[in-house]
Amino acid sequence: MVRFDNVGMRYGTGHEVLRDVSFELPRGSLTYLTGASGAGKSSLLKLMFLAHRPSRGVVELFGKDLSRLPRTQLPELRRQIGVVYQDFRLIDHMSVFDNVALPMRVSRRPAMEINAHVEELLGWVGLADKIAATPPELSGGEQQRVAIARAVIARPRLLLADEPTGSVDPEMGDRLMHLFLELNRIGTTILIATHDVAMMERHRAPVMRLIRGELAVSRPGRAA
Ligand SMILES: Nc1ncnc2c1ncn2[C@@H]1O[C@H](COP(=O)(O)OP(=O)(O)OP(=O)(O)O)[C@@H](O)[C@H]1O
Repeated sequence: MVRFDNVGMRYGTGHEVLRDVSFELPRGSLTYLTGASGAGKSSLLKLMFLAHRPSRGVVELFGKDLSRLPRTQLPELRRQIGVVYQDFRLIDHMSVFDNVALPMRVSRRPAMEINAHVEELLGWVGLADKIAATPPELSGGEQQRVAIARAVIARPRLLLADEPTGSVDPEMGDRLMHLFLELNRIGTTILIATHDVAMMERHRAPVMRLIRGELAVSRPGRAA
């Protein structure tokens, strides 16, 4: 599903922030990515959602080597990836409903299906009463939940989540994890970048650890 082979990455002419990174995420797996602040977690996610190119090595997504992929095929590939950004990246002038509906509208799903799905999901993440609000009217934790709903609504093949429980209390964190586990159960491959040790203990899964841009040996675990 995802394969990195000796990947390096740098910003501009700076030093490499990722070095010799090799790993595979099997189809249908759930994996944590952890490491100290600045270790390179967000940078690694950027390579996976095609926001940045590696300076060396091979990145394969869905069995395709990204360096050989024509640019015209990138949008199609991106549509299969759900992303929860660390800074949410919601569209401020659009309502919560419209933000979450966006991926389904891009895939031209019928309006009735969109309405039903968006309402159900916003209920699940505890935002039924905020459906008409705009992001600037929400707290950080509420914005985070909108970002998660938007990332999962179209059932992506691959979900990349950067600190998805960073702004919510443990109870809501568990609820969001159950959402991820449910999505994982129906086939989505998931990578969650997090510092949340308690969360990783409560919901066990394999852990990849970055130390100053290099991947340490992973600790086996089991999704629960
Ligand atoms: N746009 C950028 N331009 C230049 N350097 C960057 C840029 N973004 C990140 N970096 C550098 O790359 C390194 C890795 O940063 P990254 O954001 O990937 O770490 P992280 O593990 O996600 O950290 P955090 O847990 O704080 O989010 C850091 O040294 C950072 O300063």
